[in-house]
Amino acid sequence: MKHIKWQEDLQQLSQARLFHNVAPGNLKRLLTEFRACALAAGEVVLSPFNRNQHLYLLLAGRLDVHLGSIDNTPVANLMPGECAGEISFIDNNCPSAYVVAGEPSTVLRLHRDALVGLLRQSPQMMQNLLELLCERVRQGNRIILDTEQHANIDTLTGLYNRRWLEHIYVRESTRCAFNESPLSMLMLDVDHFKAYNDTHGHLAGDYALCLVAHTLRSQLRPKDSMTRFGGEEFVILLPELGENDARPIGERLRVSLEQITSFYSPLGVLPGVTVSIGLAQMRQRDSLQGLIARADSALYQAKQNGRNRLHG
Ligand SMILES: Nc1nc2c(ncn2[C@@H]2O[C@H](COP(=O)(O)OP(=O)(O)OP(=O)(O)O)[C@@H](O)[C@H]2O)c(=O)[nH]1
Repeated sequence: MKHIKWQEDLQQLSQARLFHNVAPGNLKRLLTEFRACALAAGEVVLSPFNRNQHLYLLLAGRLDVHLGSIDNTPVANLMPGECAGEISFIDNNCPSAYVVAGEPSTVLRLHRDALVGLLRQSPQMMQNLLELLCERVRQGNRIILDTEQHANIDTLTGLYNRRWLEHIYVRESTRCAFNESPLSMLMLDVDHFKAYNDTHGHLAGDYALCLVAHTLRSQLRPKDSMTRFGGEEFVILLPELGENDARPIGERLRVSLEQITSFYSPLGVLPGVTVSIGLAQMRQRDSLQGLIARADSALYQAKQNGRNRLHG
């Protein structure tokens, strides 16, 4: 972070939330405590591992907020006029998130030593700061709710769910298209599962679904994505494999379940299950829906042909 010379623009600054309704004369005085700094793209401004002493007001560029790890998708992007670091600036603690310059940026930075004096000078700025803090608390609560309600994991099997499939498909299909490599999809459905539930009970059905999930997942490569698509349906994405290479893999998965004629569960020994599989390869600019529709019709054909088989 480099200190730079900066030409004050009171008009622009009065638009920032922190300075809303602060009288121009007062604002000019307050600004003497701020230092302008330039940030390079990717520069870490705040990290949970470093105690923060500053409040940052973004003048130009973009700051990205990451939770947990810098590699996670940002949960928020801060734009000019917005602040960062206000919570840790006030409680003199470590920030709870990473804040990273998403592009070359300019910030105004205020050291916490100046805080008490400044707040005494401008109760309006204190009120603005409190409002910013309230907004951050509400944002945090929304993120918690969002995470709980839309988690990407299926609680029964521990596999990713359909929501994740939508996310991962964008990434994998783009990557494969860019590298001019194929991508295949297997859609699996447990055979006669209604009868299995009716005969052995719904809980037994749940254990059978877990058996399918764990048996198949353990045979896949890390880059393959297996998701629980719906009740007794699963979708597997096989990046970098065309139909001809994906077919023996699907067949191997099918046989591995066929060979488990019974398994241990907390309910005692239960019979195994078989699956029917539909196979489809991504076409140019295939949407997820398009690819699913073709894998689904191949699955329908596998069912028509007698179940416990692969079609496509
Ligand atoms: N135990 C259990 N059963 C589920 C779950 N989700 C869906 N099911 C059941 O899966 C069954 C699916 O039945 P159907 O769609 O008729 O299909 P099927 O009996 O497998 O017949 P085919 O697919 O044609 O072989 C329904 O009875 C659902 O209640 C679940 O999470 N746990």
